[in-house]
Amino acid sequence: MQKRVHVAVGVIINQDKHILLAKRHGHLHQGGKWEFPGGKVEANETVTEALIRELKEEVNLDVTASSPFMDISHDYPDKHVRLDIHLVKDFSNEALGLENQQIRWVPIYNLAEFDFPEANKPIVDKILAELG
Ligand SMILES: Nc1nc2c([nH]c(=O)n2[C@@H]2O[C@H](COP(=O)(O)OP(=O)(O)OP(=O)(O)O)[C@@H](O)[C@H]2O)c(=O)[nH]1
Ligand SMILES: [Mg+2]
Repeated sequence: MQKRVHVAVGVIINQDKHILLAKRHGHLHQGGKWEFPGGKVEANETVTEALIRELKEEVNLDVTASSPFMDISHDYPDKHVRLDIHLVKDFSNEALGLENQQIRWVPIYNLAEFDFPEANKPIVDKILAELG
């Protein structure tokens, strides 16, 4: 059976309406692509707990509130992912690439220029339609 992963993903938006992107390291699954920060939900945690933990570990942000944005299931040739995407408007601290990954705050109208994993297309479309 294919590997299945449940992932907590943050669409993090600041007061300038810029969205935080991080570049996946080349050796990872979907390496070299830009992503919304996040990571796997562990067995003993809720999606919200995973989101808070991952955004601290990866980009140094302290999330104070989030709301469900969309849920995507996608089959890659080697992996099935379920992306549990949350909108994050309330956070503190400065964004840093704590895993030595590149990070960028990107204006919504520039999002379409970035190369994302295939599963992300509907996320970008929904951001452009609803937050742009
Ligand atoms: N974080 C994140 N993962 C995504 C996105 N789109 C997408 O297809 N994925 C896929 O979802 C999975 C997320 O796993 P991850 O590598 O971020 O997990 P993690 O942070 O827990 O990493 P680790 O297992 O190396 O500790 C990967 O297979 C990745 O390719 C996205 O926008 N953000
Ligand atoms: Mg991750």
